[in-house]
Amino acid sequence: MTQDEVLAEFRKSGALLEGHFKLSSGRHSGHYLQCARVLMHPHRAALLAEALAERIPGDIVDSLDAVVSPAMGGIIIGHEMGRALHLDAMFLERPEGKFHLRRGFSLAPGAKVLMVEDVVTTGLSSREAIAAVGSEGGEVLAEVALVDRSNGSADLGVPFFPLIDIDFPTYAEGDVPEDLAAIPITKPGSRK
Ligand SMILES: O=P(O)(O)OC[C@H]1O[C@H](OP(=O)(O)OP(=O)(O)O)[C@H](O)[C@@H]1O
Ligand SMILES: O=C(O)c1cc(=O)[nH]c(=O)[nH]1
Ligand SMILES: [Mg+2]
Repeated sequence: MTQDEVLAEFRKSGALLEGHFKLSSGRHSGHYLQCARVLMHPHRAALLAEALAERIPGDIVDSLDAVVSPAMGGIIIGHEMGRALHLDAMFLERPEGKFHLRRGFSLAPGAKVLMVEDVVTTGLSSREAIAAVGSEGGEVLAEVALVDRSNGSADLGVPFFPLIDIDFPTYAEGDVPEDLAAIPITKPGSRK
């Protein structure tokens, strides 16, 4: 899929939101990609995962033992990546604030993992999730995401293969433009 074809899927599904959003990192933005709206169609979720799988170099794919994704946003696309790559898909949760595996999920010592995210903005959540896989005994070989909002600047410490890049500005708390600050704020994600 081309960047335009993927963006068309986001537009068609009403996933490209405008308003005033507080992002997971605490930064503000006038734009939000609500990936859950794109992924609510199982057929579309599967197509996007297949397109993502094609981005991953073959030597990495051949080495993978499992797919892991950070809840909530990563769960559906992670599951579809598991289907596309014929691998088990697990997810990390952070009910107490720190990502870890629950629900009986575990990684064999040294298991080679593909990290799957919906969106990367600052890369903070990805880095936390990658560290959590290390604590669980695995090793992340690479990450994929539907969207890279970092302008290519997020350093995840592993090779990163996003499906599309989108350059929507984000602002630090004290640096929000007046017209954006005037719009009531919402925080769509689940980080506390
Ligand atoms: O690169 P970052 O600056 O960390 O931002 C991206 C993260 O933010 C969102 O998750 P969020 O923490 O909002 O929770 P959610 O997955 O439950 O929606 C998104 O799903 C990524 O995990
Ligand atoms: O940075 C985020 O929290 C974020 C941005 C975005 O566009 N979509 C999303 O789900 N999370
Ligand atoms: Mg998330």
